[in-house]
Order: sequence, then C-alpha cells, then structure tokens
Amino acid sequence: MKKTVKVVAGVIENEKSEILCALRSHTMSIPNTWEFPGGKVEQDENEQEALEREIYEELNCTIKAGATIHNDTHEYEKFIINLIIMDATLIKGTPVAKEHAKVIWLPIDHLNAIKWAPADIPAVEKIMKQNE
Ligand SMILES: Nc1nc2c([nH]c(=O)n2[C@H]2C[C@H](O)[C@@H](COP(=O)(O)OP(=O)(O)OP(=O)(O)O)O2)c(=O)[nH]1
Repeated sequence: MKKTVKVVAGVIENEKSEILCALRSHTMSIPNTWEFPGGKVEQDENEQEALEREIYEELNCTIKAGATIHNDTHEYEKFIINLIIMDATLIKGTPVAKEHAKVIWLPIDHLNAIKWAPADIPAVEKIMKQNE
C-alpha cells in the first residue's frame, strides 16, 4: 500500500502581489518542478508550526502561517500526498534558496507559465481563478 505523506506549503505574497515560487533541484524528489515552499509535517507539530519551521529551514526567513486555501490529496507513482496550502505572511528577512535550485516572485496571472509539481496544479488553478 502506498504511504500517505502530509505536506504543508505556503503562498507567500509580496507588496507587489507577486507569489514566491520555488524550483525543486535535480537532487530532490519530483525534481525540476516548481512548488510552494514547505515540507512534511513532523510528529508533535501542527500544520502552522510545520510551515513556519520549514520556511525558516529552507528559505532563512520568518513567516506567519494563515488560512488554509487548499487541502487535497494527489496520488504520485510512489506515494500519496495530502497537500495543505496556506496563506503566509513574511514577518522577517528575505527568502533565500538554501535547498531549492532557485526562488522567484511571479504575478498571480503568470503562475501557469512554469511547470508545477503535479499535486499543485489544482491549487494554482484555484489561486488564478480567485484573482480574475
Ligand atoms: N514543499 C512542497 N512539497 C511539495 C509540493 N507539492 C508536492 O508535490 N510536494 C512534494 C515534494 C516532496 O515529495 C514532498 C515534500 O517533502 P519535502 O519538501 O520535505 O521534500 P524532501 O525533498 O525532503 O522529501 P524527500 O526527498 O524525502 O521525499 O511533497 C509543494 O507545493 N510544496
């Protein structure tokens, strides 16, 4: 049976209404695809805590996790992901790619110009639709 992995990811918006997008490196799982930064929820932490921890570890900045905007499952070849995407507010610092190949800020109406991890596609469509 495939394992289900619970992953939190953040939609971080800047003052120009651009969204932070992160490129998974060739050494990561699901390589060379774009994602909302975040990661797996560990035991003994809630979803907000997990997101705030992951963003600090991966991007060296402090965020406050907000409302959940997407919560769905997607079946990959090797595992099932429960992807929970939350709004996030940058509190301190500037995001720096410590583990990703790079990070970029994209206007919402350009989000579909990059190749997203398959589990993210419905969320990207939802975010773009809400912005129309
Ligand atoms: N952070 C994040 N991960 C995502 C997204 N969409 C998506 O399919 N994923 C997948 C990629 C990874 O397989 C998993 C997140 O785990 P992780 O960020 O801790 O990745 P990792 O490279 O340490 O994981 P792994 O190699 O041990 O599998 O969820 C997303 O938007 N954000």
